[in-house]
Amino acid sequence: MAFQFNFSIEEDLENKLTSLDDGSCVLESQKGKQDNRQSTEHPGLPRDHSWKRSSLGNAASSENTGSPPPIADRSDDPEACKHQPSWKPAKEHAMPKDVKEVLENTVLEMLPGTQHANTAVVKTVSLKEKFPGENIVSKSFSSHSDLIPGVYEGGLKIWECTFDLLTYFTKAKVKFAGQKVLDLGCGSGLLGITASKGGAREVHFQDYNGLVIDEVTLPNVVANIPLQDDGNGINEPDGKRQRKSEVGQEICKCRLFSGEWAEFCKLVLREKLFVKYDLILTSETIYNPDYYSTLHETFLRLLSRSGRVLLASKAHYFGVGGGVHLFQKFVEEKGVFETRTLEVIDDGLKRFLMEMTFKHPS
Ligand SMILES: C[S@@+](CC[C@H](N)C(=O)[O-])C[C@H]1O[C@@H](n2cnc3c(N)ncnc32)[C@H](O)[C@@H]1O
Repeated sequence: MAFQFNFSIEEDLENKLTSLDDGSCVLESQKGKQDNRQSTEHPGLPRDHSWKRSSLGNAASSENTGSPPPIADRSDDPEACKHQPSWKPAKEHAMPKDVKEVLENTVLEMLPGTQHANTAVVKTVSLKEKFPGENIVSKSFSSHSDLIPGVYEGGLKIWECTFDLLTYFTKAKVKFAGQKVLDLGCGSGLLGITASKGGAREVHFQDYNGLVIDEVTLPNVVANIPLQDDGNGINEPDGKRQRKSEVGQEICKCRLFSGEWAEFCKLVLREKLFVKYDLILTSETIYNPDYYSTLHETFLRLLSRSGRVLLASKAHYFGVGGGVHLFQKFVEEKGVFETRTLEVIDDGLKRFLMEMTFKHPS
C-alpha cells in the first residue's frame, strides 16, 4: 500500500528522541522540563477546566448507551481533577466543497511500504505566518520541541509507533470492513486512512491542534481516500491519484475534529445519531500521565461495548514520564478495560502494541 503525503521527510531534522539503553527514549526538548509542564498559560481560557466541569459524564453516557458508565463518577475525586489537560475547545473541520483546493499548495510525496519510513518532520515554515493564533510550528521549532504540552501535542510529524501499527494491520490481517473507526490523536491520519482503504464504513480523525488537521490530516485524507459527496472528479489532481475505491467497496465517510479529548467527546456525543466506534486506533498518545484520566474516559465513552482499542506506544517517555507500564497500571486500577500485549518491538527502542477491550462487553 502506498500513501501520498503533503510534506517531505527530512532525515537531518528527524528524531529529537534520544534512545537509551533500556529501549526507552527521551524527548530531548523535555529534559529537565518535567516540573514546568503545568505552567502553560492559555490567555482567556479557564485554567481549572476539568472533566467534571465538562459536563460530559452521566448525561452523555445515559443518552448514548442507555446504561450508566461502568465506573463510578470520579467528579468528586480530587486526584482525577488535579492533573487535567489544558482546555482546548473541540470543533469539527468541515470537508471543503472543493477538495482540490486543499492540495493546491502542497507537496505530495509517495511513501512506499510503511515499514521503511521513520520519524518525519513537517516542513511548514510558511505556516508561521498563516496561523498567528496557533503558531505551533514556530513555537515547536523555537523551543526545539517535538511537543509542548497543552499547546502543541506532536501531530505535525509521524511517530514511529504509527508504522508499527500499520505493519501489524497487515500482519494480523486486521479487518476494517463496515466498521466505524476513530483515529485518536491522528496527526498525519495514516491509521484512519488505512482503515478507510480497508473498507471502514466511517472514519473520524481527531487531533489536538486544528492546524494539524487543516494542514496535514485533511490533505492526506483528500490525497488518499475517495471521498463522499464529491462526484465531480476534482479529487484527482494530475491524474496521479487513484480516485475510485476498489470495485464494490463502499466509499468511506470521513470527518475531522480538533480539540482536547474531553471536549471532543462532548462534541461527538452531542450528536443524536452518534453510534459508538467499533475500533479506536491510537499511536503515541500515552506519553503524558496527566492525560490518562481523560484518555481513559474517552475510550469509555466512545468505544462500543464489543469494540476494541488498538494502541501503540513506546515503553517509556522519560521527559514526560508516561509509558506502557504506567498506563496499563492506570487501566487496571480503573477496572473497566482488559489490556493485552499484541507485540513487543525491541529494536533498540522498545515499543508495544496493545489491545484494550471492555472487561464486560455487554
Ligand atoms: C505524539 S503525537 C502522535 C501523532 C500520531 N498518532 C503519530 O503516531 O504519528 C500525539 C497525538 O495525540 C494527540 N493528543 C495528545 N494529547 C491530547 C489531548 N490531551 N487531547 C487531545 N489530543 C491529544 C495530539 O493531537 C497528537 O497528535
